[in-house]
Amino acid sequence: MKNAYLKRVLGEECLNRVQSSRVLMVGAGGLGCELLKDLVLCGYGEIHIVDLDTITLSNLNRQFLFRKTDIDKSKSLTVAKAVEAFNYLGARLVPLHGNIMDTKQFPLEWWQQFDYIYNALDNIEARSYVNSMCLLLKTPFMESGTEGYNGHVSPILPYNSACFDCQTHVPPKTYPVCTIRSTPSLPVHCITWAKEFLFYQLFDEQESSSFTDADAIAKETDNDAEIENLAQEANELAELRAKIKHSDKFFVELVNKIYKVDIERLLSIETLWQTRRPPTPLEWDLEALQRLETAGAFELSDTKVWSVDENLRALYFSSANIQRRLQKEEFISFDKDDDDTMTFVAAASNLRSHVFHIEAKSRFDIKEIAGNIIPAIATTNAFISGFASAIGTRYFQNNASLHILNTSVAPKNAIVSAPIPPPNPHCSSCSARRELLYVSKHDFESLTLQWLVDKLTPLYNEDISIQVGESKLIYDVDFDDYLSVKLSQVPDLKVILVQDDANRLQNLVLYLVIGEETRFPSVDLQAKPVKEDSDDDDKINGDDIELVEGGAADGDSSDVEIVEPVTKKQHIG
Ligand SMILES: Nc1ncnc2c1ncn2[C@@H]1O[C@H](COP(=O)(O)OP(=O)(O)OP(=O)(O)O)[C@@H](O)[C@H]1O
Ligand SMILES: [Zn+2]
Repeated sequence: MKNAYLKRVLGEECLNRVQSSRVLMVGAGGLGCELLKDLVLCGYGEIHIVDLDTITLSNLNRQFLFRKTDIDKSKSLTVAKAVEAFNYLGARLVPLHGNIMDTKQFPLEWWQQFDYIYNALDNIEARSYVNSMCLLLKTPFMESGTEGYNGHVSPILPYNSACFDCQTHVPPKTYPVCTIRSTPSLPVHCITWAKEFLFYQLFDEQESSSFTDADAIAKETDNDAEIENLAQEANELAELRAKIKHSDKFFVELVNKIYKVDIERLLSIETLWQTRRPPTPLEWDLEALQRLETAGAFELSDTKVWSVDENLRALYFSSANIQRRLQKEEFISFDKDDDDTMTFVAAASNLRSHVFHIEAKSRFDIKEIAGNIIPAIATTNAFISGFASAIGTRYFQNNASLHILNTSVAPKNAIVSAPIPPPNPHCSSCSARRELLYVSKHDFESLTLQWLVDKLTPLYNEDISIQVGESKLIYDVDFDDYLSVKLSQVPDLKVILVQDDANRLQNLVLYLVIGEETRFPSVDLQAKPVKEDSDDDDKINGDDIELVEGGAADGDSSDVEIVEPVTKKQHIG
């Protein structure tokens, strides 16, 4: 019997439930490959797999279901095929290539079919989106992630346990604009400049970034000369961008501007250099360019630190490639796995480092910093997906208690488990009331926003505001422009967030479903809890943490360190 062991481990009843379940796995990367293998071997009946990406060479070292011949193929379609080789228990696999946040491809009805959802994602936005759909549909799910040696597994039972948004997410480290644009002192400052300012301004979809934001700059410095200089620098780059497609002088003008003219202008702002070592403009001449042009194709080591000349050559060839590609592509975004964009950023940042007397870095090191990469470790992915599937499958056992788990596979670290924490009363996601709002096709075309406001205001007995999409205000007492607009014409009317101006009652999130008839949900809104000054609700209570197993190599338990629960960072993979 193929499932004899499973039956013994899970019990017959639980196994039956698992076998007749339909689950979703979101993400088929490092964690997803491991997890899908586990889910198939756990006996799940039907597994839907969603991923938006295709396979790259750099995935192959740990995403063991992919082969070299799979490069450029869809991750979800490829994993589904790969696990068929050991799909002894006959799971039905349904791969879907797409962005989980795409409401057209994955509408509400689609989400309703799942008994359980496994996240194997690498970014907060998508995780938070899955969280909000699970809250709406009260679908239990498993949130997990790894970062280097560390990982976490958090089963989430909507409204009964903390949701993904109950904990604050640590945003990625940011640097002051002036440090990046005027006074860098570390390699990471130059890398950030090359990737987030220079590359963005020259090649990406939109020219403006946080590093060109006048308000942000004004908050940081009152040095008028510096403010004016930063504006002039950015304007000149925009001019260069405008002629990029037809200029054969692009490279010369670029290098001359960013490493000479801009630097000379910065030097003229003497106050900047009273306590700092001033930069030295890059001296290079046309002969150097001719040398570059005749040099032809060349190989540069990924792990060796390039000389100034090598950096110039790398910048020359990568920018020429990007210029060529821009004849066909409208814009190019930075991608650490796109050789042209990675080489451009590596060379541009190293040349800036040279000008500011900062240590240069290898392309390999720059890739790690620019891609916000903490090297992914296959063993951690295997550990975490094993725990995620084992703990997630316990959900199908009656009365199974669920634990969150934080672990590290590094020597002398421990696996720490704790009961799932309760919802954070101040969490804006799970403290909100979520409801479906059914509107008939006819009403959608004929009713106006006024109708919705009239329906919603009595629920609060207060002035309300209504937002849609990513915090786009469509109504409040001082903004009634859309009131007479038909619902079908209000932009982004899909997920509707309602709040009272007095902030007394819980927020209401309405998911609009266009159907046969109009049905307004009956809602009784609760008061918002009063926020206390010292708020520890979003921390896991240390008393609850139970040491499950020590990882000390020498067996001496006094050497075991308890690992702090991993805080969620932007790029937990
Ligand atoms: N919104 C989304 N919809 C569907 N899939 C997503 C979404 N966001 C991320 N993913 C997928 O989640 C997976 C996360 O896997 P992983 O952390 O291993 O990332 P990766 O891109 O494969 O590797 P790396 O970032 O290290 O190169 C990726 O395959 C990615 O395409
Ligand atoms: Zn929450």
